[in-house]
Amino acid sequence: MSEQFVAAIDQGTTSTRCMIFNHEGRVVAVDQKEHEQIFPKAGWVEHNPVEIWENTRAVTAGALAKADLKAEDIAAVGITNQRETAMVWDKNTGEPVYNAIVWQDTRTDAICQQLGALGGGAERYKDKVGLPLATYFSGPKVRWILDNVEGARERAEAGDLVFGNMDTWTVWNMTGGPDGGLHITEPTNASRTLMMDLDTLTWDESIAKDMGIPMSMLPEIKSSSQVYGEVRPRGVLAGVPISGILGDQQAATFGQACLSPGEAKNTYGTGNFMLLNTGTEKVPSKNGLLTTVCYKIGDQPTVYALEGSIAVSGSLVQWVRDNLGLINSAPEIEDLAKSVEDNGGCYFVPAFSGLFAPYWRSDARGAIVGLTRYVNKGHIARAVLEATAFQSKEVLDAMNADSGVDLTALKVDGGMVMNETLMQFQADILGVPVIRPVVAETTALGAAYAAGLAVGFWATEDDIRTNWAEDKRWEPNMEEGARAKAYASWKKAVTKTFDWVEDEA
Ligand SMILES: Nc1ncnc2c1ncn2[C@@H]1O[C@H](COP(=O)(O)OP(=O)(O)O)[C@@H](O)[C@H]1O
Ligand SMILES: O=P(O)(O)OC[C@H](O)CO
Repeated sequence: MSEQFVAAIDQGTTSTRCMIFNHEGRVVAVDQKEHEQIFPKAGWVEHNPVEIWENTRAVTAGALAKADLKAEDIAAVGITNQRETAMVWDKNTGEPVYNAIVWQDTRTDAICQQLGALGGGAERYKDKVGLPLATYFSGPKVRWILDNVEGARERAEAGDLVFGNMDTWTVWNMTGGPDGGLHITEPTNASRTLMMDLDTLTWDESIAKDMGIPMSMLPEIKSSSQVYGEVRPRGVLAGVPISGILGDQQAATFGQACLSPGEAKNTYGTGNFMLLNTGTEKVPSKNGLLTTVCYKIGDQPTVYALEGSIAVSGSLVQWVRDNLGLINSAPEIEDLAKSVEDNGGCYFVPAFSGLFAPYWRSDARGAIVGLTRYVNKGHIARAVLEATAFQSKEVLDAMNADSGVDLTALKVDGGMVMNETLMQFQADILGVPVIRPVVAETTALGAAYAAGLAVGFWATEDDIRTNWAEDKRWEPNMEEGARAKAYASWKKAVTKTFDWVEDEA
């Protein structure tokens, strides 16, 4: 039999990719397409799900063509996706009733306040679901659609409308859409809705009722790695088993081989997401982190994680490019930052969607502080990169406090880790080495591993450990005094962003 490969579809915030991997976990081909970011109002962010599905088909065909492979050469396909982004569609026609509401969107602030006011405030569901009540998560977004799209609630109650995150939408379409498409998800995605019980991995009916979401809308929760079904006969990967689904940050954790308790990774993309594998133990957070599912492989015990989610990191670089025009492409920020010695006293807190971990402040908005006539665009560029590193330091400190794990090194991945200036500053400010693996596309790789394990393409998780290899390491090189001073200034800058929004409605 000729050599076999595994495909992964990575439906991300800014683009959709298909990647094909060989047995060593190396990339054989990739195809990628960006989709439109829709900003109808301040604080609102939407995607067109039909555009995303068209892109998914196009990049899957593109990657196959680039690798010169056919569906028969693909042993399995895995899906990974931007999490929390929520959509509702008609199961009879496949038509979305509204655009997908993206994880960064803050329009549900009033809904979150109202739910919290029923008792418990932001902690209302935390014991059961591991999350604070915040605009980030899917449940309130679905509620918003049912409350605001004419006729949606009636159609939902009649059983015609269904909910899904982008994993569910992708699999439903890949398996036939209105023609018998599977309406499924798995625990890493479901654990971001505010509606899944973390112990039982089932929907909590009382929370769904609180949110006003009919149970009939919710997808069936499977495991993260099992054969769910096959790609429909008309599909690009016709007949290929779909056998892995993981939210993108959990997929990156899996792809980074953080498979034992105490291992962590930080992904630098649109936002930043640090996950610490806590094993089969569910660690509650007292320091602003999320307790979430790391992965559930077949019928093996559930593995949990502590997560620090940062809403804005790479997207700040895009904002500097698109809204300020200081650079023409994201990588150019590095040369601009290197044109100066330091930040010149300037700090940039990108609270564009409020602040996520560890603050969870929806009333915060972005601020650049410490400005003097001395500050130039180089200092701003440096402050932009430093913002990502400082936010990651806050999350790592919270993780140490919650878990007692003192990380001796941090594995990193994502689009921003090509920026050496940022990586060096990250090591400096954390005081521990930062390590980038050979395959930095860990998100797609993690989904491929989940899919490949289910069909026996990879035998055990040890294959994943064996395939992981270090590419580059940055050692800390900053005096403790300088580190403490810079971090204290950052913390002070953060306080300047609080209490800005008084009424989002
Ligand atoms: N060299 C660079 N320096 C700083 N930021 C970068 C660099 N290259 C890419 N980025 C940022 O990284 C992000 C893209 O990373 P990626 O992992 O593809 O994101 P996502 O999966 O969230 O869509 C963009 O927000 C971009 O601004
Ligand atoms: O698509 P990414 O890589 O920006 O990741 C988005 C996260 O899943 C949001 O929680």
